[in-house]
Amino acid sequence: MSGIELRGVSKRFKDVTALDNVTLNFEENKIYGLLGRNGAGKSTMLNIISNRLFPDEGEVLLDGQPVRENDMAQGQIFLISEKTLYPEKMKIKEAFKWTQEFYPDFDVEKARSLAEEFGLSDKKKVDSLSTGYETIFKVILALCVNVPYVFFDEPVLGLDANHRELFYKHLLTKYGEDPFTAVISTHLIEEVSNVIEEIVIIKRGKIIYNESRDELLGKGYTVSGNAGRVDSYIKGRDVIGTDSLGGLKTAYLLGRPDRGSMPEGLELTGMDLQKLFIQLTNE
Ligand SMILES: Nc1ncnc2c1ncn2[C@@H]1O[C@H](COP(=O)(O)OP(=O)(O)OP(=O)(O)O)[C@@H](O)[C@H]1O
Repeated sequence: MSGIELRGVSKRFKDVTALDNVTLNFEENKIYGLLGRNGAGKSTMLNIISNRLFPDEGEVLLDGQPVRENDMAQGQIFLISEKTLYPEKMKIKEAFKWTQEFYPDFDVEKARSLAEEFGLSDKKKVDSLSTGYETIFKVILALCVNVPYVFFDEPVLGLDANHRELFYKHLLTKYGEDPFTAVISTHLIEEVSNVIEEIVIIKRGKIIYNESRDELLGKGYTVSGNAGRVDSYIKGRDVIGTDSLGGLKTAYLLGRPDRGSMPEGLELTGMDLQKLFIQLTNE
């Protein structure tokens, strides 16, 4: 199978099962959202794919070859994560050149130009950066590394709204020019909703959904209007939540809307990804 494939991957930390027999394929040239609540197992998965952790069971393959201790495969994969792996006193501009040593297709020119656009001085030392600028530094690396599989673990951590927009814009531009596989693990679900095509939801170490955004969004819907009419429509249906304001009510439902029995005057809309995610991952 082409792409990155996890086969029966499990990882335990003492009494915590961080990943529980995960089988999953990240296909070529797609943008994935990897979504899960705190502690669901996202970082563990990304660290296993990028050889920073080894699974207790199962394996990860790239185009059918195991990635474990496989430098060729690891050269095709880049992970941005919380840990900065650069020598502490290294300046940003040196770090760009250093990255090129390990990833020959790393675009130093583009990295410099992005640094300028994000307002990151390349004379600064890597260990002197604020939380937001440390993220910006890592995001720039990921946008310039030019490998087929880039994993973004919390790519917008600490970024202000302007910088987040700038990141999404550059990600989509790069993807449009030269497609690659991007896997974005984030808690800012509504923000990435328009960026991602495929969604993987992980809950307590297990994959509970793995489908296109549109398929997933098709699982829920919203009905709003006069409270009494909404109440009569939702009776007996799979209601996951309601909001009320004066005489108006909005109900969030799972399943397919039954247009035939929809009372006059009610408005039917899709459910946003965040509302759906909250419901699908509630305990
Ligand atoms: N080195 C470790 N030692 C012990 N337990 C760990 C270790 N790394 C992860 N865990 C545990 O494994 C589980 C999964 O953690 P992981 O960091 O993969 O979750 P996550 O989905 O990335 O969470 P978050 O969104 O909070 O970053 C958690 O219960 C966590 O406490």
